Amino acid sequence: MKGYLVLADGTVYEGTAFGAVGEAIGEVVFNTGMTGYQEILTDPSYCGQIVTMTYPLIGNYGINQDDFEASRSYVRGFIVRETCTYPSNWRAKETLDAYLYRHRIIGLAGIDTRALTKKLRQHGVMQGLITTLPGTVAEMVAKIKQAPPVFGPQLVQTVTTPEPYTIPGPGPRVVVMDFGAKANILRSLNKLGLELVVVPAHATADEIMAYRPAGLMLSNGPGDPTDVPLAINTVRQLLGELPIFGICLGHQIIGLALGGSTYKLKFGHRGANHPVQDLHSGRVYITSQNHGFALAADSLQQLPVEITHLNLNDGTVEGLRHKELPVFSVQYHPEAAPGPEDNEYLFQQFLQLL
Ligand SMILES: NC(=O)CC[C@H](N)C(=O)O
Repeated sequence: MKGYLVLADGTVYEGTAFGAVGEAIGEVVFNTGMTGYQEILTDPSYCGQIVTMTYPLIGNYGINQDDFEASRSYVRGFIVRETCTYPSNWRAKETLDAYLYRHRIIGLAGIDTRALTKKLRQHGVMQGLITTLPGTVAEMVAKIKQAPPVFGPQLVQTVTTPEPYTIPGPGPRVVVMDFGAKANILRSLNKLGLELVVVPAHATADEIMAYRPAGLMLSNGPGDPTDVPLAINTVRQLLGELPIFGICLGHQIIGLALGGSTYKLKFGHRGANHPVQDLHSGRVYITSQNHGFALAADSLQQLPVEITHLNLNDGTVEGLRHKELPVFSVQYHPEAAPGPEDNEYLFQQFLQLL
């Protein structure tokens, strides 16, 4: 069956549909990882987005039971150059096609993903409609224009845990504010022996302190960081009360809580090989990334924070540390999944602050 991706500017890409049928609107973004499509599909930070993979063959090792980052996928669509119908891997339980079908996600194969990525790089990310239904281009563009905004507080509300829950461990205890936490953040902390109390994004400072935690972890999550003012306020109240470690959205929230500002990147950083320099040691780390917003370096200048890491591709802020308080954060993903595991030591660093 034919399927189409229509961008807000009227560009049409025709391909072959796989997975589910129907139509969906989202922000079209690209990820440059050569592998890791299962973790990407189940990373809640992609909620509201249509993801295109730049690597030309996707699905070749199927879908297994170990690599999920969440119990479901929140992507609005998945676009590849070629999808593999006969995956080969001893862990594979189903094909990518079967997974997308079960999760009602429309997939498109046969798309010139190179042209699409060049378009998004030149123009910047934009809204798109992925569809297997008939209609004229003008009608589809009108649907994109009339659709409710993709961003907003509803994204974090969709992916956060509805109720607090505990992951046992010998201790100390850490509260994780769940903005759409990837499973591997929880695994990485739990592996160090930490007991985790995972709380919804709307948890208050009093509710968090009532658990008598030794530290606070702020997770990754979808959307624009300025859309979660309550969480920013909660974090502001907890600065100085607890050691805090933030990853991605959590990093942006720490920056905002301290008085900094964020802005939207033209086409984001999504991939598994982004070079980041640790400004203390001068060492360059290869990092896993997935973000469309960033902290503005100049907004941090007058604040009691130090920029600890920079992205070597575009010079954007990749990490910060409070000058007096035990608070630090990174824009990239030390939990990898997918991507290099070279940055796992940051969890150890957090443990030492507790
Ligand atoms: N992975 C994340 O936490 C992403 C943070 C934020 N939603 C962004 O796109 O910048």
